Amino acid sequence: ATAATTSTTVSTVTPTTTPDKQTNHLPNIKILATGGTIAGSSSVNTDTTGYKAGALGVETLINAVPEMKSIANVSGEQVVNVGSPDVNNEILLKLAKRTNELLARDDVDGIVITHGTDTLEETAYFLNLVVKSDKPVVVVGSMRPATAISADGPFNLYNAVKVAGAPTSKGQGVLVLLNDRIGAARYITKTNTTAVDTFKSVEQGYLGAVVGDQVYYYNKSTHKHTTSSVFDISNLTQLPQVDILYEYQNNGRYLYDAAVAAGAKGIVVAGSGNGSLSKTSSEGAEAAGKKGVIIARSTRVGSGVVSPSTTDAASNFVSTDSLNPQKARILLMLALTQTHDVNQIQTFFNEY
Ligand SMILES: NC(=O)C[C@H](N)C(=O)O
Repeated sequence: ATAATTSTTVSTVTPTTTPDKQTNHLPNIKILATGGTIAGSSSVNTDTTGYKAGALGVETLINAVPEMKSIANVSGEQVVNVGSPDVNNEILLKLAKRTNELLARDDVDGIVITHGTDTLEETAYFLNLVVKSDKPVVVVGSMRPATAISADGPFNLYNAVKVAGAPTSKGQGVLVLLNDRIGAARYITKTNTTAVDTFKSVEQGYLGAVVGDQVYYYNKSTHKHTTSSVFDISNLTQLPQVDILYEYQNNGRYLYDAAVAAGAKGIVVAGSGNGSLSKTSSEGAEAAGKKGVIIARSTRVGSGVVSPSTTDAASNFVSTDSLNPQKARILLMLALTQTHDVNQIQTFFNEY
């Protein structure tokens, strides 16, 4: 929804009532709403591109799916209400802190986060690295606004609540639920601009699926996450600046110089092929590396591993394994909150 208007205001979290103490055997699930197309609205029910993202509040989303009451005690909080291109570091920190606060409570069994799909994988991966609990956290979005014929949001939300309440979802890391599939935040990515089946996990596969009334798991993430992650944002008020630069023919080094001048502590390169940089990019990247900036070689290809090179560390370069550039940026920001040592950061990229 490129034409969609969004607001970037970071609103205050409005505390809502605690879910009823376990008077029934249903799980207590908290829905944290952030906006996106799942909260999108248009006056035309065939409009799937020009609608306003982040238009509806969390109570409207919950009230649209009363069926959730039979599978969970659901309550909601509006964290922000924006299109996901406007989710920034401030919102990430606020959302992660609130998620950790809620998960520490005995009366919360799981969290569902409603989110725009454009940058959903970045938020999900960030949470995957900083949530300090093995209780389920499920990030959900939709491709059609709530007002559209065959809107996909309500069923996605219902399924997300079901997954968040399933005992088998514990310890799986942060999950992404759209289109009946359960993806791992580490592996899932948006692959199509508008199609409903846009979230794919091409190389690593989905973790599971929701079919009928059942939640099925088939795989586990092999990467560190949540309770096995060393990253801790509880005392952070900001994250280090990490920018992404894209490789293309005839590029110049001035973008590297500009990023360093603007304060970048890390640069992720969406390299060509297996993380390649042109000679001119390499000059810019190596000059940045000499100033202590970490250069993370990812790829613009969309899938596959960027393999390590023996010359990386000497230039302050790391390779990003199978993390795409936008997820590599998330990990590099968190890595830089702990260390500037290139070898330690490479180890993070191997493990997370
Ligand atoms: N399908 C969506 O949610 C797209 C929307 N532009 C967003 O990311 O907020």
